[in-house]
Amino acid sequence: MEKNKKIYVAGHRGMVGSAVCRVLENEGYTNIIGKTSKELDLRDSIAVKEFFEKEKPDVVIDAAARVGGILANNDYPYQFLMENMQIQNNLIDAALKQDIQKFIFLGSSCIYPKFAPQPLKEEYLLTDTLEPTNEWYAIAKITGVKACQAIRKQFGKDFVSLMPTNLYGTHDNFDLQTSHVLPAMIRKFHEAKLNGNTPVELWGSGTPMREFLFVDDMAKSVVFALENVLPEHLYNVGTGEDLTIKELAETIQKVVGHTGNIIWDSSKPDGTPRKLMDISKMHNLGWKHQIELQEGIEKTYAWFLENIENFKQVKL
Ligand SMILES: NC(=O)C1=CN([C@@H]2O[C@H](COP(=O)(O)OP(=O)(O)OC[C@H]3O[C@@H](n4cnc5c(N)ncnc54)[C@H](OP(=O)(O)O)[C@@H]3O)[C@@H](O)[C@H]2O)C=CC1
Ligand SMILES: C[C@H]1O[C@H](OP(=O)(O)OP(=O)(O)OC[C@H]2O[C@@H](n3cnc4c(=O)[nH]c(N)nc43)[C@H](O)[C@@H]2O)[C@@H](O)[C@@H](O)C1=O
Repeated sequence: MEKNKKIYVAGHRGMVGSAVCRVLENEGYTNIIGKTSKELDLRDSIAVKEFFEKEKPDVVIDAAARVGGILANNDYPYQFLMENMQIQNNLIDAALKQDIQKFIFLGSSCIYPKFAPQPLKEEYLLTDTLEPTNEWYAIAKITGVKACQAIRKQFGKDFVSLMPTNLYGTHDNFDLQTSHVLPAMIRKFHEAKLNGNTPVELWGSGTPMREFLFVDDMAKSVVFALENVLPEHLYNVGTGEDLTIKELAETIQKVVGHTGNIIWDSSKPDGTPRKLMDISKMHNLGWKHQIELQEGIEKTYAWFLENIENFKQVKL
């Protein structure tokens, strides 16, 4: 990919979008564009069409979405279904009509069935029912994957979908109602430590297993997909290793230095019991993560401390 190609990163201020911009800049790309949701509401099909006609990007990276943890997904099903479909439909359709050759769509590991065999292979898509806490978001993401696959099949364009495992890192969302588990734990343990090591309340049973990928590694997989023509339409992206939520809590507790108790609130949902990604397809092509969980948590906690006055808190 020539370094002066115009690359539109949708969601360029988000956790993933901002990391993608940083990696692109480090790699020498000179023509990266982005708009905030206030400047361009991607749910507005006319505004998106006009933006594409004016800007004529060469490449689109879709890192814009309504994103949240287990509770936000469960409590706001309409927003997670409808906003995500609107955003991705408008981007994908405008990209097709503007004859854009390369489009990278980001989905999520929750597209796979709740009780699929582990590790999750790409071909398990649509083989069984979804996890109820996030089926709305998952269905939206599945329609995005299928739209990109349909464009490849019908028009022969390089529209590809990457399915990230649970992500975390700098610029994460630290709102305790809407965030994912890892940033929530960092904030909860930190605040409890400052309050004299008071007990920390976590959700569910602690037994579900999750796989975590640091956002810089995710961004590098996006740039890898940009710079290579991937032969298939769908690729899992992760580390290939998971741990229980209880083990995650103990790891974060040590990094933060909290010495109080942990209480498990069983009124909150566990979600899917396990969703470990099979990442052999990406490995065979040459991409592999570089940052292990311990290092990634330390980097994220350091970033949280540096940004303690104004870290992001997404409200719904
Ligand atoms: N975080 C995770 O654990 C995972 C994320 N993913 C996927 O990765 C992608 C990026 O997620 P992540 O970076 O974590 O999410 P963030 O919430 O950090 O960023 C999402 C971005 O989307 C933009 N956006 C949301 N709604 C609109 C809208 N109506 N119009 C324009 N822009 C909008 C926001 O822009 P603005 O800031 O300007 O409002 C925001 O910057 C998403 O597709 C997500 O589904 C997949 C698996 C796991
Ligand atoms: C990326 C993925 O993220 C979402 O799925 P999820 O993995 O279930 O999300 P999560 O990170 O919020 O929780 C992981 C586990 O952790 C437990 N847990 C404990 N204590 C806290 C806690 O304090 N906050 C949160 N959020 N979870 C907690 C929680 O009960 C659950 O068992 C999808 O909706 C969807 O958006 C998606 O694709």
